[in-house]
Amino acid sequence: MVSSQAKYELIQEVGRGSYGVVYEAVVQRTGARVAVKKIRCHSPENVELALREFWALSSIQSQHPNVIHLKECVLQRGGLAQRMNHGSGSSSYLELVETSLKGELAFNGRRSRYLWFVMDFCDGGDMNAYLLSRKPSRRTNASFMLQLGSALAFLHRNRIIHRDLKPDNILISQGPAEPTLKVADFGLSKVCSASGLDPDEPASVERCFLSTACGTDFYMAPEAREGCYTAKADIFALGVIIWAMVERLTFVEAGTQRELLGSYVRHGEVIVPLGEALLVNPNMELLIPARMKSMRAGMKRLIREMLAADPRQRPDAFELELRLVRIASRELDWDT
Ligand SMILES: Nc1ncnc2c1ncn2[C@@H]1O[C@H](COP(=O)(O)OP(=O)(O)OP(=O)(O)O)[C@@H](O)[C@H]1O
Repeated sequence: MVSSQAKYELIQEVGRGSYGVVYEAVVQRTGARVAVKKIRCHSPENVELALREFWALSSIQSQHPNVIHLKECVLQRGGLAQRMNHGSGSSSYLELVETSLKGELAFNGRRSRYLWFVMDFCDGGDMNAYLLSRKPSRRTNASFMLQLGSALAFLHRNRIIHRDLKPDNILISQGPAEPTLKVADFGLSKVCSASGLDPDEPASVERCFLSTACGTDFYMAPEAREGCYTAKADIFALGVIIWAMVERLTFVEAGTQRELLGSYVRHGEVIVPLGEALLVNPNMELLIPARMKSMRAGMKRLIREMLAADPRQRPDAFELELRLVRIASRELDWDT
């Protein structure tokens, strides 16, 4: 048992999501800054989202500069804190797994339990806040394209489908040079298994078919809305993000009234998410560029392919990474 209170000092709350609170904290021993996400395990939904995030982040054997790094996960029960390991046989871990599988609490819900995720701290806010508070910059866009391409190839190589890529879930660490972007929030992610023991198990994320419709409206691929999709749904979401970033396309989110980066189609006064419009009309020709006078042919072609209605026509993450490197290098050359 360890005491999380002694190890980390919470400095301030930096944000709240639908199932957790995130704090800026300091590691007492080293003074390093970290982010700590505290999730209350009082409902099966919270436990399921927390375990998904834990499984995805702890299934990654190596670190990637553009993927949020989970330093440790601690389960707190009353005054006791216990470090959690993936696949642990501890009774409290197994109770959480049982809760997630059965959809009902497998422990006494009146005694509060919390999961604490200790991660990299990102001091630059999310991609929306970062980009929309600055003048458009080809250099930053090119750098973000490179980092996004690299992060997605890394995740798919590790058989993780994120399923909720959007600018809100891409955090920024401001450094002395170009900012570093980190893909975060793995609460909806799926780790596709491939033990090698079962020949029917998918070895690549391209062959891992999923049916739970999840994601966020404006970034959701047409096939994900119908509930039969693969990792290509992440490629579509990244297409929506990259197109919006390059052209500064935004919309105002109903409810919160926040301005968000995202591409869409316009039907008169109404804006329609791309995935929804493509589901109705798969042959719809996207108007790229939408705002700029011109766009490089390679960029235009890539965005169009990433947003193809048929997922088979989208590049996979490995081809995408290579093409983004080519496009971004040209942009960076142009800028110097
Ligand atoms: N590692 C981090 N460093 C700095 N801020 C973070 C970090 N992780 C999350 N945040 C901030 O904390 C807030 C809550 O994040 P969290 O991941 O819990 O939920 P969310 O993505 O906002 O919402 P939801 O889970 O409902 O989609 C967000 O505003 C996010 O920008």
